[in-house]
Amino acid sequence: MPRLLIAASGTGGHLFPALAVADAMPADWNVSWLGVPDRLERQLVPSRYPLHTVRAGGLQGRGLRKLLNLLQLLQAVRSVRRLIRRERIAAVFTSGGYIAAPAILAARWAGVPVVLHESNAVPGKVTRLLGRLCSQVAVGLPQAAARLPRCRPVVTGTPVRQAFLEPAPLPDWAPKGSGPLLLVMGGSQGAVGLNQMVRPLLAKLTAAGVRVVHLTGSNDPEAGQPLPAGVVELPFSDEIPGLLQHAALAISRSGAGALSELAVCGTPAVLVPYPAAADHHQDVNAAAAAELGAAVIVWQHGPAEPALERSLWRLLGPRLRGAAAACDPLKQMSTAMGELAVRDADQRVAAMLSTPKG
Ligand SMILES: CC(=O)N[C@H]1[C@@H](OP(=O)(O)OP(=O)(O)OC[C@H]2O[C@@H](n3ccc(=O)[nH]c3=O)[C@H](O)[C@@H]2O)O[C@H](CO)[C@@H](O)[C@@H]1O
Repeated sequence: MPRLLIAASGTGGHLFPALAVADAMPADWNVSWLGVPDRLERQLVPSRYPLHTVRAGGLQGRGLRKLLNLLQLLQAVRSVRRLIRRERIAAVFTSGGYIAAPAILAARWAGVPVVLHESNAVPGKVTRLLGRLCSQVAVGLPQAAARLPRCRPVVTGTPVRQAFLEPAPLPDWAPKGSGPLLLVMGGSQGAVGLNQMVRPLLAKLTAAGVRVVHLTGSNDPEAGQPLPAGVVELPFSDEIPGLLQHAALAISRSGAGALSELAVCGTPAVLVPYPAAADHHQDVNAAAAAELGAAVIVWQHGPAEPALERSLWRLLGPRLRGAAAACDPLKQMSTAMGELAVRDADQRVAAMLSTPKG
C-alpha cells in the first residue's frame, strides 16, 4: 500500500484543502499527517489520520532570532527525513503553513516526490523560494501561475471539502423568515475589523427584513452583546456549506479557502480583504472574483464610514423590494461566482500525487 505524507498546518485555509485531497486519494493509498504542535491540526486531523508533529517556525526575525529559527528549521528537516524513511513514504503533499519548508526540503533530501499546492493569487514566501524544488506545483488561481514562471505550475483550483459539493440544509439555528440571508464571516480565526464594520448596520438590515448569521471568531471582545431579532451570532460554525448554499449574500474576508467555497456554492460576496495579509494577497484574491463580477470589494474601514452600508443596500435592495430577476444584481453575481468554481480540484491534485513525476 503506497504511503502519502500530508504536511499542512496552521489555519483552516491550509488544512481544509489538504483534508479534501486526503479524502480524494485512491483507496489503496495510506495517508498520514505532519503538522506542528498546538495548531488547528491537533483538533481537525487525529480523528481521521495519524498526526506526527515537529517544531517548525518561519524564518522571520533578525540576528540571533533568525539564527535560532534557521537551526530549528534544520532540526525539523532532519526529523521529517527520518519520518519519511521510517514510514516508507512514497510521496509528500503540502498546502503550506510553517511545516511546508521542512517537508519540501526533507522530501528532496530523501529522494521522494513532493507536490505543493498554493491557493492564494500571490504565492507565499515558501512557494516562491522552494517551489522549484518540488516535483510539481499546483495553484488555485491562474493569477498565481503567472507569478511562478519558473515552476511550471498547473492550475488545479483549490480543493474544497466534499460537504460543499452536495446539497446541505440550512442549519436549524439560523434565523427563520423569508427575507434574504446575509452570512458574515472572517477567516478561520474570525475578523474583528470586519465585525466592527458590520455591527452598526445590524438593526437597519434586520428592520428591512434581512436575516443575518454573524460568525465572529473567538477573539472578539464585543461578541455576546444583545442583538436585534433576526441576527444569530456565533464564534464559529462547522456548517458553512449549508450557510453558504442558502445565503443570498456573504460578507467575507478574501482568504483563498473562503473564496473557493463561495465559488462552488455560487454565493455572491462583498469581500473585505485582510489589510495586513502578506504581500496583500487577499486584495489580489478578491480581485480575481471582482473582475468576473462575482464580488464587490469594500476596503476595511471604520464603523462610521458608509462604504459597506451603501454596497449592501445596492446589492440587497432589489431583492428586498421583490424586483424581477433581471434587475437583481445578486442573481448575476451568483452566476459569475459559479465561473470561478472548480468542483474537482481535490481529484486533480490527488491524481498528481498518485501518479507523481520523479
Ligand atoms: C489572516 C490570514 O493571513 N489568513 C490566511 C489564511 O486564511 P484562513 O484560514 O483564515 O482563511 P481561508 O479563507 O483560507 O479559510 C477559512 C476556512 O475556515 C472555514 N470556517 C470559517 C469560519 C467558520 O466559522 N467556520 C469555518 O469552517 C471556512 O469554511 C474556510 O474553509 O490562509 C489562507 C490560505 O492560505 C489565506 O488566503 C488567508 O489570507
